[in-house]
Amino acid sequence: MNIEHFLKRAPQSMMGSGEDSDIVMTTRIRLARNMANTRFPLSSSQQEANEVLEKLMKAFLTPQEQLNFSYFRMVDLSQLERQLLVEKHLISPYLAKHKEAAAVFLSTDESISVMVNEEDHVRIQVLSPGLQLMETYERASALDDRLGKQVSYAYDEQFGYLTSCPTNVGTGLRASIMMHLPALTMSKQMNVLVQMMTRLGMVVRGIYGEGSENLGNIYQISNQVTLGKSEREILEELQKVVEQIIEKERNARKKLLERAYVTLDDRVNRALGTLRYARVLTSEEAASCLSNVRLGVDLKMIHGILPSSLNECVMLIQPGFVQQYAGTMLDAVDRDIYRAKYVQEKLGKDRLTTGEKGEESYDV
Ligand SMILES: Nc1ncnc2c1ncn2[C@@H]1O[C@H](COP(=O)(O)OP(=O)(O)OP(=O)(O)O)[C@@H](O)[C@H]1O
Repeated sequence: MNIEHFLKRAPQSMMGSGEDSDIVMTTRIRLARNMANTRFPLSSSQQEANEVLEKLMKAFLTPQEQLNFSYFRMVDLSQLERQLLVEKHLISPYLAKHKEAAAVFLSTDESISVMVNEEDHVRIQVLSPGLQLMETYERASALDDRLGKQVSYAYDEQFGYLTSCPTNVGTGLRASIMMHLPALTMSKQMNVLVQMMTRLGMVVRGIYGEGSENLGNIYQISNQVTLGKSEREILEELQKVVEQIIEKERNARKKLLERAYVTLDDRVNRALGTLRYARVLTSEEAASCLSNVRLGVDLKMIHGILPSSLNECVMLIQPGFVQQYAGTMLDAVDRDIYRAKYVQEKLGKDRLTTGEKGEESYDV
């Protein structure tokens, strides 16, 4: 597959599925691995990094894997192409910036990315829609086993897998759930929740991972601890925590409906009006309005918009996608203008309806 295949649409994993898909957007499993007897990327020379890449290509591009995976070196991609891959969550912002000998293997269905020479030599990532921790881990683990038969990993009997950052040593596993938590945010419960998560050994990050901001009330909850616990324990603990957060978000939504209906309705409809009629939209404003409209859809205050279209828009409002839509590189002001046009087109502004007697949902 050429790179265009991976750049044209939002990934399936963002389309939501399963019973809690109004709150849980995606599951991500990431395994960090390094080659034995080789300096790790943060301290390796250019030549060493190239050797790692060559070894992995040999190991990875077996006739069997070649059928399912495409391979791209960062250095061969334009800045916009790399940015689009980040916006689709197919590579990390870190990989996109570290071009030399950095590469990615992408499965045709976009659910698996194997990043090479990121912070570690190998980072296996599997994405699934909704809350599917165990299933997603099993897919990542199966690929890890296949790769582990071809290359020798840096592994210590006492510590487990060795990684660049001590926080990943042991299992090398980060399991992460992307969640939409508008009611907890509106009712100012997020700070307490983040503190609670930290005490439980979890991390709360923004939509684009480490160092990114909370955009559109979307948060990623993941495990902090990778050492001294089995993979199963890590996944079970995260599952429990996520189930509790789902319950808290549902309670907060219920309270907003019961105690602040008019304020909520006002917020939802203002957001809808902005998405419909604004001529200029920053990514922050677009994300915030999409979040409010999504809440309105989930609480059946607005009809006629598919949640999957809103999920798709969360990605399409990003600078890379807006420029791809415009067909040219744009400055910040023009991006805001094209973003407003793009969102209106995507959501089919003339067919949006509000109120209890809404129309059937349609696919935009
Ligand atoms: N549940 C998720 N769904 C979709 N994408 C995700 C999810 N969790 C993380 N990502 C994406 O993965 C990328 C890396 O995120 P993050 O920095 O949190 O992860 P990491 O690989 O565990 O990094 P590190 O170990 O360096 O902290 C980001 O682009 C982020 O958006």
